[in-house]
Amino acid sequence: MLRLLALNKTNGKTEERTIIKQTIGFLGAGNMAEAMMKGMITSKQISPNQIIVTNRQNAERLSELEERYGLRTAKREKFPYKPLTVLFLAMKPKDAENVLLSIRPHLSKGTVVASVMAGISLEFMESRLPKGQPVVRVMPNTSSGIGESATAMSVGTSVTAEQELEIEEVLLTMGKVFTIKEDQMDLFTGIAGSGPAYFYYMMENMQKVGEEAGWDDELVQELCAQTILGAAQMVLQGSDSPTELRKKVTSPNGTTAAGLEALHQNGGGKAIQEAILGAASRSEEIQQQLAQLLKKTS
Ligand SMILES: NC(=O)C1=CN([C@@H]2O[C@H](COP(=O)(O)OP(=O)(O)OC[C@H]3O[C@@H](n4cnc5c(N)ncnc54)[C@H](O)[C@@H]3O)[C@@H](O)[C@H]2O)C=CC1
Ligand SMILES: O=C(O)[C@@H]1CCC=N1
Repeated sequence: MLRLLALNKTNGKTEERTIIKQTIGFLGAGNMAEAMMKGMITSKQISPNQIIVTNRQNAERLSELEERYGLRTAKREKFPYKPLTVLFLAMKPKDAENVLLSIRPHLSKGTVVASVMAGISLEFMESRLPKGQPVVRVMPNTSSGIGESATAMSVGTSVTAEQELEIEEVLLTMGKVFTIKEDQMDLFTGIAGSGPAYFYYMMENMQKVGEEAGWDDELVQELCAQTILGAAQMVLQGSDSPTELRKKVTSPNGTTAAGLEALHQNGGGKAIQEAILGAASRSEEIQQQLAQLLKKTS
């Protein structure tokens, strides 16, 4: 594996940092691609000139990304596939078929094709790419941009152990990485890929109550964010489970008990479970639609 160890000075301390020597391409320059590229660059383990990105046709968007992060961009038809270690596919699932077929003639075996598209299976990717092309399925979330993603990866049949490590290394620059079985990907998407949106929705609703009471919007926003951050850190840094932690907040006949009772009465727990299952089943549905296509074309 190509990597160098470098010593960097941060806050007066010397720390060891791995410099990753991959060349990374992105087809798709939307929200998810930007979060990933930002996370990689901010980690300082990948330099902007190791990343090249293109999109369908929006040149203005590419200039914006170039200016913001100093990375490289190319027109779609001039995109350089050959030197890439990994090519991320970050377009919408509906564009998967066309994109996979269009990149097919340009790929070399050394490039791992890594899709972040919800519901696009390894089997589908392998069926549309040259035989033996290494493919990986990745499910990040938008917290990649600040190095706090919970990212899943599942590897296809032609990925070598070294390539798997290389991809993991790249993904680790954006947060935590979980190697999972592909059949766990739909549920993972429902929990962690879509997950940030549930917490934003919760915060929007917490803010609504504050606003209605005439509180300053920014203050309520900060309060909500700090409360969610604190609760998450309690789970990550301690040994108590969420259930134990909840019980420690809840005094008998106190305020939390009243709040939780209202949450329960209004279907709060069920609503959260349904949100996850709804997202997971949409991921499964996308996959099944493409499985039909696979049957027709094989
Ligand atoms: N937004 C999110 O939180 C997450 C998104 N994803 C997945 O990431 C993918 C992208 O999502 P977003 O970034 O939110 O969408 P987006 O709509 O913001 O970006 C899509 C990008 O794909 C580009 N594109 C479309 N066709 C193309 C082609 N033929 N060649 C090159 N580029 C092409 C568009 O120009 C655009 O830049 C989706 O498949 C989604 O399932 C996965 C995890 C989280
Ligand atoms: O909403 C979506 O379909 C994508 C996949 C996971 C998060 N966003």
